[in-house]
Amino acid sequence: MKKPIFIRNANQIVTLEGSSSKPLAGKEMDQIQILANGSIWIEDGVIQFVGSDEEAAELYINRLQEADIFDATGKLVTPGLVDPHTHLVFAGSREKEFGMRLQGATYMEIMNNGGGIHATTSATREASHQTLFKESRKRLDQFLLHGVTTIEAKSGYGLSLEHEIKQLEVARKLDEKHPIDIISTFMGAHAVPSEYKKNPDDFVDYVINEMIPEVARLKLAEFNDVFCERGVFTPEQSKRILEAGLKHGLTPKVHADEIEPFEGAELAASIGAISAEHLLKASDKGIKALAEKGVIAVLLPGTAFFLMAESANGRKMIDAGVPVALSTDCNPGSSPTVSMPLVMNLGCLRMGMTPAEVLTACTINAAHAINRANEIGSLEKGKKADVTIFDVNNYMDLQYRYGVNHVHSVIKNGEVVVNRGRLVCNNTRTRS
Ligand SMILES: N=CN[C@@H](CCC(=O)O)C(=O)O
Ligand SMILES: [Zn+2]
Repeated sequence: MKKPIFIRNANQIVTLEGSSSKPLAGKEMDQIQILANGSIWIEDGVIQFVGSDEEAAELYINRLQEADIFDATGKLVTPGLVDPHTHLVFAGSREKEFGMRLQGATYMEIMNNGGGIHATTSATREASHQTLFKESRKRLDQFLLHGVTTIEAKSGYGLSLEHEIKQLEVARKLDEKHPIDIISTFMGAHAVPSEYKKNPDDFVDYVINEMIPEVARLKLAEFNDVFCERGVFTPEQSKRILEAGLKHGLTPKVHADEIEPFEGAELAASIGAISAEHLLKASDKGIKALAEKGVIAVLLPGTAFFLMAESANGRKMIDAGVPVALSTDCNPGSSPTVSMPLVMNLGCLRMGMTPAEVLTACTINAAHAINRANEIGSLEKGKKADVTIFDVNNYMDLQYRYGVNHVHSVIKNGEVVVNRGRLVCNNTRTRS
């Protein structure tokens, strides 16, 4: 039995309560509930109470001795952060390409010349399960230190059945061994591998007829994502792949309108995707379609920053009624970061979002984007005890002191896994 944890007297608790059934959209994203001098009682991995410290002390008066008491005076408490778009499992790194981009080469030029996703695919194909596990586990530890308690992880650096399965199996093993929960997305349609360069439609058929059925049979993923972009997969090819996934129970997601407007948002809306991701170049028509269908826009301001591109217009999307979530897009090419706090800062500074909107986007809306809002993303009775404690006074301060990791502690599933900025997972499984 885990000891109860009693978080006491936080200066602010941002609860995000009451939004588990539907993502927050429009003005709702800015209207976050804030509890002053609040406390949380956690037991059996679950939140039992969120409210005033006086009420908590009265309610649990006979049990204070048995609890681990956490004094959160002067601190900010939020739901554990949720990152709904990562490419966690990969081998190698691409800092040389970073240097090339600094000299003026573009992301797509590098990819079309055999680098980019292709370079990471070669490295990932060559890597063993063990190497991929170890390299990805390091990143997971860093995510945890930045306050993240659940992430989505996409495959897409295997691009053959064997290697896509290898990536997804590694993600599954990491989910079992590491405190962070991992929700898997199949992304066999991340790029057309070089062996299919001359016949991309044959690769689409291979994804549809061989990869999707097998990934679904092995229950290795819940979602199916496609890089719908000029020079990668057309909207028609993307639609076929997403429809095939739906037949096998995989919920669609779309990498949409990242480099050029390509009707990716429109496709996401028409196919009933849970989310459209990137959207730097989404058209007004596409944004309207997302709002009408309630498709979540997963925006990645770290990617725009790192690619030296203009960010997606988060402000415009929220004003149009689109539910917005934020994510790192952690990957070796366009966003090698694990920092949701930095992504939040960029959401404010580069996408015109308010500090309250970015908190909504990194918690409950992010949980909706991976179909987990019934169990995580807000602090309320009955939800999983995933909590992040920041060493700042209030939620505005968190965005104001930008570029710094203010995470003090993290509680995952009712256990302290980060304390005073250090990993304290009591299993050695998270250490390399
Ligand atoms: N844009 C496509 N996929 C990834 C990047 C993958 C890579 O460059 O390795 C993204 O979401 O940014
Ligand atoms: Zn991505």
